[in-house]
Amino acid sequence: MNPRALVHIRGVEHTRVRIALMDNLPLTTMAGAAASSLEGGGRVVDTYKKALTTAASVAAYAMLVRSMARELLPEELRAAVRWGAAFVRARLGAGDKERHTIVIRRHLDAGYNENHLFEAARAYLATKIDPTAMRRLCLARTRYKEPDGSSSWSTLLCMDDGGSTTDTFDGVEFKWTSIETGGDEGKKGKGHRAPPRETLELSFDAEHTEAALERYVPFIMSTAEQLQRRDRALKIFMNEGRSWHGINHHHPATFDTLAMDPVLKQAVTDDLDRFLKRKEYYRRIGKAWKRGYLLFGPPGTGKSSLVAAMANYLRFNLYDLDLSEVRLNSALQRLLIAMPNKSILVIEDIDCCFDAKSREDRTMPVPADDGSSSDDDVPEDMAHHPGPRQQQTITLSGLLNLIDGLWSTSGEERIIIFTTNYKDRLDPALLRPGRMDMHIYMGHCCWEAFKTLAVNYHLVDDHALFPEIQELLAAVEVKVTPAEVSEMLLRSEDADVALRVLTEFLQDKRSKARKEATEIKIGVAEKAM
Ligand SMILES: Nc1ncnc2c1ncn2[C@@H]1O[C@H](COP(=O)(O)OP(=O)(O)OP(=O)(O)O)[C@@H](O)[C@H]1O
Repeated sequence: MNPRALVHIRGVEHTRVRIALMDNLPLTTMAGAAASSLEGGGRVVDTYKKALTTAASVAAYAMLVRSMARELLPEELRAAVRWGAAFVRARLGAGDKERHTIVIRRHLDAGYNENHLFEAARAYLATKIDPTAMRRLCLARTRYKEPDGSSSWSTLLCMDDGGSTTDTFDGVEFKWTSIETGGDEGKKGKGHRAPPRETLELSFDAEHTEAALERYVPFIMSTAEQLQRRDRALKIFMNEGRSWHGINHHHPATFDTLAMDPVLKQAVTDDLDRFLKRKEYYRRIGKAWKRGYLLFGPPGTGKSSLVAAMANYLRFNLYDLDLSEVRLNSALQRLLIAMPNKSILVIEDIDCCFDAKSREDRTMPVPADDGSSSDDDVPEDMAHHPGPRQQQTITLSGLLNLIDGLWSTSGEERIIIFTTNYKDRLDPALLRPGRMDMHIYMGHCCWEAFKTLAVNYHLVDDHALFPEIQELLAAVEVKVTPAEVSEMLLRSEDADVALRVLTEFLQDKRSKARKEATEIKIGVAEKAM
């Protein structure tokens, strides 16, 4: 066939021509080669045959080895070999990619100013290091400075010079290496040894630079902060004059030990969790990142215990504000400004802070002048006020406005808790929607709350007396606080004895309540006659 004759025929044939031409080409080439040298062509064929034979034998050997391995090697060993091969492939492949490295030095300059990112990275890596997989490790004791100037210590496992570890974040692999350089004699004078320069190197594929800087590094900072909060001793601060004085706070209450309705307990912890996550949300809606809780209920139902449980849960310090100690709005302002982020302001028995008379005009009674204030206390923006007498009052709305106003501009992530035994006595300004975000009723001891206390005090979650106790707690006449139940359970270390004491106490309460009710009925009937 003359190929040229077909080139100009319609589309389909045109395609066929191209295929035909392409098929034709090697044949022509081979034919040409054969014609030019028959001898040379024979050698090519021989080599070709040999190569084919060798390839066939290699393939046969490979299949043989593979089937023998399958028969003889255990699955674990074969998996390890597969993993090793994948690892080598990944390493070889990674070598093709451009890598970037972030160097985090321990000291920012020759003045040995600490680089906080170094400390944060070291604290973070301490949670990632597998001590069983590393031959050499360092143990370090680090001191954290608290916002109030005090310090707390923590012990960390760190990588030694040259040590490395990998961490996967958002599906990206980050490699950390610890490097020490220098530490030469004589740098800081005769006989002194300059400390080595410590650095942590973070390397990753160049394509993940944005993920490293925008997400991974901030994540490390926030995780390190959480770890620091977890390890530090909590404090409770009380106001004295115009400043706060703190002591360690070791209240053992946690949400696990708190006796309250489980649904309500869950709602509170969910609310706290949501609050912590909502930094961006508060910023977007233009509100101060704070949350207010009003705890109310009879004495001994666990309001203070709930405050302590919240502090332990969030790892926030408590600032217990005694309003009777504060003379002026400006002093209150200073106290509020001095509170750091991530802290809880508590004002207990808020109903008592504003007495009956002052509730009418909504002002705090003024304590005797102790000389702790001065004219400096009068803020400039209040200079137009008629006189110092007006200054010397703290109003509830003033307090609330200060909290709202100041906390919008000075700091974030703060909780405010008011407690009261008498919600009905509270100023409506406090109960208005939007003031306190969550109202939590701490009530009398219910069956679920009792079960928590039984586990707390005697590690019992079932007992022969439980059905009777459940029935007694459900009786409308029996109003018992968790504090009373706790006291009964503490009467003996023997669970049987303690539960018997509690049962008798509840029976006694019920009969007294029934007797009182009967007496009232008789009294009413006698009056009616
Ligand atoms: N809900 C509870 N869960 C666990 N323990 C509780 C609870 N309520 C009270 N208790 C026990 O009773 C003690 C007193 O309780 P707490 O001070 O928390 O009550 P309160 O409601 O704050 O009382 P008040 O109104 O008198 O300040 C606590 O130390 C604790 O041992």
